[in-house]
Amino acid sequence: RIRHYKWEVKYEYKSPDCMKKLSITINGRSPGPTIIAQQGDTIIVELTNSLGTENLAVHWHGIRQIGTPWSDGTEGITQCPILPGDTFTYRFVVDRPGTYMYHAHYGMQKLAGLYGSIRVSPPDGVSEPFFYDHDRSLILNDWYHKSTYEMAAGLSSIPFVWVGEPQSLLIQGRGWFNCSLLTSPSLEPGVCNATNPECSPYFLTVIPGKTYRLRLTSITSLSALSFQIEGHNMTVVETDGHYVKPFTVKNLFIYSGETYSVLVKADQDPTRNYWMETSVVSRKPTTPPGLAYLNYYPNHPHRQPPTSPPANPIWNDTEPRMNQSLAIKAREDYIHPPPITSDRVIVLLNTQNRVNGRVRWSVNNVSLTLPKTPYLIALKEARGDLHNFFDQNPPPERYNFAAYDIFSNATNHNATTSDAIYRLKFNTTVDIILQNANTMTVNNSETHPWHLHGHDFWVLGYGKGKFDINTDPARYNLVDPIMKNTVPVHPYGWTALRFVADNPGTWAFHCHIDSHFYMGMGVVFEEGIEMVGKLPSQIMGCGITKGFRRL
Ligand SMILES: O=C1O[C@H]([C@@H](O)CO)C(O)=C1O
Repeated sequence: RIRHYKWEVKYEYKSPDCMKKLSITINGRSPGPTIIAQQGDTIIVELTNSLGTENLAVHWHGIRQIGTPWSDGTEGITQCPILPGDTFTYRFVVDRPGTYMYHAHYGMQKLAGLYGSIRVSPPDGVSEPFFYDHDRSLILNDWYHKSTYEMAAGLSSIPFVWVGEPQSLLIQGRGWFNCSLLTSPSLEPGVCNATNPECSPYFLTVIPGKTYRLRLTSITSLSALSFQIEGHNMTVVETDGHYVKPFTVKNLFIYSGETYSVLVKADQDPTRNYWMETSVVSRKPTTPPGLAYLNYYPNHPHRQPPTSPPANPIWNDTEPRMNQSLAIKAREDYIHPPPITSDRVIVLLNTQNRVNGRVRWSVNNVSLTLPKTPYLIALKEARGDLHNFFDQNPPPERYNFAAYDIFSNATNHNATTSDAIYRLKFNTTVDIILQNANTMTVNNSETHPWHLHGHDFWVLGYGKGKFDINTDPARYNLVDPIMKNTVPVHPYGWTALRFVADNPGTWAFHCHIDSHFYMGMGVVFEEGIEMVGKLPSQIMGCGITKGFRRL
């Protein structure tokens, strides 16, 4: 089946947390429409850029784009940006059931509100391995009052201006900012209006006794989150399109770019409503928790629960977060065993550095910049010397690993920027070890959710401290590892992944925190470029392909 959408993307004033802000909407909405499809369907999105003066690209996060690498929507990697006034058609197949998302992938645009859910059901006659009565999607997000431009400009300024913590957390596009905190007399009246219906709490109505599949997606720009529903347990059954060996939690930790399906039974006192709550973990929060109502039918959906919102996990306690990561395994009967050995091991040391006076994030001491001509186009279309398009020296497979002290603040001031990429031999098995370290601040290491485009990977293991290449691989889970597309790297810890380079194209692999990717925290892989079909001319128009699009 073909599912055809026509979306117009533009700026509009919205008040998702009671504070009026220019937001990016799709057909007037943020979050945008949910794509509901069935395995094997073709999705066609005709996307018109009505932003006026701003470029655009949209990524379909978790969809592998097999055979359609040009529809991945990563500006600078798989396409030129969509210019204001232009219409770009994304066309791809959703080839697996599960919970996915879409969001802008141009500069730091995602944090202005261009995001939404994708929900893919199994083919007719195939059932999910768990039971539920109703299926609902909930997107968790953090929200800033500053503009994307102000934030991006600060990050690339000398002196550096950090984006800071978000002003509020949104549940399905709604949050609540305390307007009385605004003291500026210059604000026009009504800019912050606590009674605006746009920021009345989101409610999810449930029928007593029924079981709900909640598809939780985090699309935050910065925050790692905990999510809970007062008085209710949640059984985790799916993540990033893969069935999980069920386990039950009170709080679910969820990182930007991840999705989880949890089963929740409406089995509590039905005469009242309950809090749904999300809070910041991993960074010292100044952002109040985001709140919504679990509304037991037939109570009034706006009736506030009679209790106070429940307490949240302690923000800097990494132990329960590491334990949740370790608990996620593939469900019996749905295990895809990984290859037992790999052909190549790339150890990626993540550090914060200063490069030419600017604060950057580096991977093996190299901070990613994107070329003028997107890699996919350069590799397919460049006649002559590729050196003219991007750095041909391969980025390092390891950086000073034996000697590097991950616990002391980063002193490697000789970091560089580069647009070089890792070229992978087609169909080989690649291991990636993501190693976290101290930032440039003493006694500080952050959580980084890393997202791989074009593939799912097996999560082989997590560890604390420095990865030991002699002993840690022996502890890898090769029996029932989960497959995912986004995975956290915990503070001062490491995460080991394995994937098969079997999808011809060029694929980003990066920290899903907007400002960190903007500051260079990512790498790019290429495999099987010679097998990529003829590129659609609509992805062109920049770099060497200036003017191509009109031909
Ligand atoms: O990239 C970052 O910069 C700041 C801080 O390290 C320097 O101000 C921060 O918290 C980040 O995550």
